[in-house]
Amino acid sequence: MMAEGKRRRRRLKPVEEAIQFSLQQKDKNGLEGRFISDFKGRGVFSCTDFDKGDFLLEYRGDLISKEECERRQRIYHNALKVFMFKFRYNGKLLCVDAARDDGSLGRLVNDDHINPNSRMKTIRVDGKPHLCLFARRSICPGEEITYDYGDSEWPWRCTTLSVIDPSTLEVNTLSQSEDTEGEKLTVVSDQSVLMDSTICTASEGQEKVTLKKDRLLLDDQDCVEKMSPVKEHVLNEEQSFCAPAEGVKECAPVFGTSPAI
Ligand SMILES: C[S@@+](CC[C@H](N)C(=O)[O-])C[C@H]1O[C@@H](n2cnc3c(N)ncnc32)[C@H](O)[C@@H]1O
Repeated sequence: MMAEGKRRRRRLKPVEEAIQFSLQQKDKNGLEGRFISDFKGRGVFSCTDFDKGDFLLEYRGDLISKEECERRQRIYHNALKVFMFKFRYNGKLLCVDAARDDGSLGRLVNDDHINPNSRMKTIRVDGKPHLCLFARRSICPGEEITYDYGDSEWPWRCTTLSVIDPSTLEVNTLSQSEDTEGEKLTVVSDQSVLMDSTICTASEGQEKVTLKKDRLLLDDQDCVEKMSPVKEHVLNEEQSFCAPAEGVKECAPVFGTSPAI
């Protein structure tokens, strides 16, 4: 008779779990979508503890070619275009179109380029790439799940650093870690109210953030190598709108158009 211990189910590795959920087209328990504000829309929050490296969610949608992506972009309203996640895979530009609200959570995860708690990576399932989020660090219940959408002048980033509408103060702190929150609030409370996203001047704060981000990316590289045993990562070569640094084996959206926010 098989020993009791041997019968216990082995805990899946994060990548194995990602593959399983991708095949089942299901979201994992322990995460929920919530409305945050009119400005930020909805977001995804943790209702449990996650460890660094854990699989969190798949960014589910239609996997389409560059050509099909361009065709859809021509007919989509701007509000839908923000759900088109373009990425490089094996030298090809592909897109996961999550414009259709299928109730999945991956499409609701918001951006945080300063202290994101997850990162997007591609895993290959049945020969096809799937975009999956993995925890960059441990995550506590109540934390918003975020990842870095990549380098770009996203309007909300300007808002965080130099363009402040007092009503967004609460919003802007939602995706920031405790250690940076105080600093940000001090910076923003001194700013005048400007909601033109094109006014995004380099401030002292922004320089600091850039340096910090570079360090994070280096850290990421080490970490990605360690926790990614499979060889199916993407290298985002395209930097058209939003892509991570070259060589980092993670995946950020290349949202082709300025998001309609
Ligand atoms: C892929 S959707 C994420 C889900 C979205 N919040 C929603 O409710 O549908 C991307 C859009 O979310 C919003 N968004 C993402 N990150 C944000 C942030 N840090 N601050 C404000 N808005 C954000 C922007 O409107 C962006 O175009």
